[in-house]
Amino acid sequence: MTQLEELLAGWIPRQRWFAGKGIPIDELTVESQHVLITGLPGLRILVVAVSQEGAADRYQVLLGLRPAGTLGADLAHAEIGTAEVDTAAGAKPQWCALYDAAHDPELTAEILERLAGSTPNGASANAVRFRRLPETTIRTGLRSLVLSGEQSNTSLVYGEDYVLKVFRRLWPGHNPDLELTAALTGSPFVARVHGWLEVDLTDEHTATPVPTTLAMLQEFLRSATDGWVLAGTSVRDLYEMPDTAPGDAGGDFAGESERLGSATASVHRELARALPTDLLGPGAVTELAESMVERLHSAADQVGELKPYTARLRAAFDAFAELEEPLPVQRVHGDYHLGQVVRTDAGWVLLDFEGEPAVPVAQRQRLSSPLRDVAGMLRSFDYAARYQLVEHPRAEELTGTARAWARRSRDAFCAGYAAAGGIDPEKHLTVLRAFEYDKAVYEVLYEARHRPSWLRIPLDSIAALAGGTPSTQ
Ligand SMILES: Nc1ncnc2c1ncn2[C@@H]1O[C@H](COP(=O)(O)OP(=O)(O)O)[C@@H](O)[C@H]1O
Ligand SMILES: O=P(O)(O)O[C@H]1O[C@H](CO)[C@@H](O[C@H]2O[C@H](CO)[C@@H](O)[C@H](O)[C@H]2O)[C@H](O)[C@H]1O
Repeated sequence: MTQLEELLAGWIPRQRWFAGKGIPIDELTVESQHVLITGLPGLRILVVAVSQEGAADRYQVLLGLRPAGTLGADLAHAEIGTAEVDTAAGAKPQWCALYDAAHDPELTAEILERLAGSTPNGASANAVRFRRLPETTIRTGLRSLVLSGEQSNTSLVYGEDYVLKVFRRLWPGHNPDLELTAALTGSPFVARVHGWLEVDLTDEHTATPVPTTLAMLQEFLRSATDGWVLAGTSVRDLYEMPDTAPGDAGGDFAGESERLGSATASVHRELARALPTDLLGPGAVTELAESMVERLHSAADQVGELKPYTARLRAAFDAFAELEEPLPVQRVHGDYHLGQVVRTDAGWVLLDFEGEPAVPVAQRQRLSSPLRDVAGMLRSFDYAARYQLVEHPRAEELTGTARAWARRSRDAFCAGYAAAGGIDPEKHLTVLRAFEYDKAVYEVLYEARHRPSWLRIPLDSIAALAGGTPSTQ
């Protein structure tokens, strides 16, 4: 490994977005390095291949370079290390402080400049192509700030105008977030896309170069409040007055849930209009159910606490496999939860159409049932009701209240979804349950990897859903 690779091997495992935490890194290689700013301070985009347990994953690093010893206190937290680097062609290698350039507005300004200057066909900088949608103009000279929060990617807000979402884990192909958000252009329920960056990555199966999305520039929604925060406030208020029914509490969430259900149905309708749809016959449904069973077994192998529930969960997947009527499928959000929706002055807006970040892109691009998204949001109501009970001194006493809040949000969401023309989720319970269980299994793995102290949230839900401890459903 080079000096840079050694440093990255120590730094990457500590990043929130790194999916392979806790597993030793066998090898790390800088697969490609694209210089956006030469000299110092310098900016490069690195595609880094990380091998663990025999499989390699690719990650994107925005690398900032400054002369060693000159990194300001404001960038100290972003430091990767110090190494000797070739900073410009023909120049002598120089000792440089290397850091995550996402945190350096002086460098990130270059990305906005290049996007603004790009033609719709995309100017290229050292193999990175900058694309701007033909009908948009992009303001430049705005300082960026990294959005804080538990993210799978890194989002930079430029001024009050744009969000640049930097995709960290890369798979050959266009990111579904870009594909779907661009297909929904003009919809009041998504934030408008202005442009993106792409590079060719070699697909290991076909050995061909495939244009791959590195980052997406979107309108910043100034008046946005996170759905997770709004729901959490409603739950917190209710837990302060446990003898009150959720409908009688000041912060009742049912109205918002209903409007969210309605916005979700509209987006599903628009996606079905803009992109392919299909009907899955019995064979394909069985295959889908089998993939759920496979995910269950793989999760149970990794997280032993799931094992007692596998038989019950499996029964739900088997019931789904026996579905008699064809299953309508289309492009869907794929990782739908309260953290993916924001409430603006104009209503709910859906974000992050990336799908489950741990799943290969080709799989995420498959058509699926819109009930999968409905199930995702219903799981999220369950999370919102439960997470404040983790370590709550009155957790047991509040279980009934949590159940009532989740039930009320669930009913309102489904009613809003059906009233806006979506299929009535409550009339397709076999399908809905299978997707809810499958999501909960995914969450067990997700929490075990990223937030072990929250592992009991999906596990408790599974216990409840599968007939164990009291249910919030
Ligand atoms: N266009 C936007 N306008 C306002 N806030 C946004 C926008 N895009 C993202 N956010 C905020 O950033 C958070 C994370 O964004 P998201 O796209 O879900 O990233 P990730 O895939 O990394 O989780 C969202 O929950 C939201 O609060
Ligand atoms: O938003 P991301 O695309 O990064 O999605 C991943 O992280 C989510 C957590 O941030 C995770 O969602 C789970 O936790 C949420 C509360 O934090 C909850 O509302 C969701 O229902 C639950 O699934 C998501 O699964 C993961 O893919």
